Amino acid sequence: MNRIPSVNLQDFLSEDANRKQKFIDEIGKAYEEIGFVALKGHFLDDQLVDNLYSEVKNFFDLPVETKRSYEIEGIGGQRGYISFGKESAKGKKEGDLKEFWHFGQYVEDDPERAKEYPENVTVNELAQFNKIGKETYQMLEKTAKYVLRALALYLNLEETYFDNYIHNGNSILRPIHYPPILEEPENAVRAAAHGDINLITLLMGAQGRGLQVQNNAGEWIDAMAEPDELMINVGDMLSRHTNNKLKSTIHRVVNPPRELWGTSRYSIPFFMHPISEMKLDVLESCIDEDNPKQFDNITAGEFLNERLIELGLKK
Ligand SMILES: O=C(O)CCC(=O)C(=O)O
Ligand SMILES: [Fe+2]
Repeated sequence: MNRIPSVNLQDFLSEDANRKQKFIDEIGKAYEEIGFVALKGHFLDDQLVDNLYSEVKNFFDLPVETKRSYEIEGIGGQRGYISFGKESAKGKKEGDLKEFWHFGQYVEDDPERAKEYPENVTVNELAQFNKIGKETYQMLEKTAKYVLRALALYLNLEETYFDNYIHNGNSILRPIHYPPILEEPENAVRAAAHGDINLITLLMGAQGRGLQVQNNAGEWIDAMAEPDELMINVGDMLSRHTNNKLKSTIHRVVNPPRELWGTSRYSIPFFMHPISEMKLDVLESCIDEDNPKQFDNITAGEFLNERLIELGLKK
């Protein structure tokens, strides 16, 4: 496969059983092959997207000392600001050429769960940044819920199989700024090749060139979305749970050609995580003679912890 298939969530949400099934088949097939789709018909309206981008730019335009004051030690970079070069892909020593922010879950109906997560960090200089971040978080979470419902049906599970695992889950909204490149980056790239940790990722901002996905043949293909599309890919947690039936595809963000070094890239992934006690053990229905169990049993919380250490975000 050398292009990313496009699907429309409105097919899944329609009353027409054929349209609903068409969506399930299309996304399931795409995730078995390339692990990515471009998705239209989600719950983000244009106004919200415009507001979010302007707030995100406002934030990264703040003086570096101000941004640094929102960098919180001891929480593995799970909330607030993470400064330039701090995160490196698993197994790579050079830091990625990016700075980013993390919005986390807004727990409103479960005090015990709320205690488990670090609090969201409020940016005092930008009242709207906090509000728009929360609204986007909740709309992407809603979009992801329906995508996971379709995948549950594809896997012959109950439609709502994932619902209780993702309600108040440990998902993260990550606005990223890749600043202009000022000097020869040597071996560093905007984002080195990696697989995502979580269940699924919903990515805003894949409209410009930069994101590349490795297909089955080992070739890097450009992943570009239409203005109204999100890129949605499978992460390692879902790949483990399905015994790699659904593929967590390696992807990267390459540096622009030299004449475009002066331009920033902004992208905003939403990493959908379940609650920490979800067992990622391989589903029985994904094991047979041809597909023996490939992964050890592990919970989502344990798996996340391992990976944050490997990324250099946690000690
Ligand atoms: O910036 C992008 O387009 C992709 C970023 C990404 O893959 C990630 O943060 O996991
Ligand atoms: Fe990624």
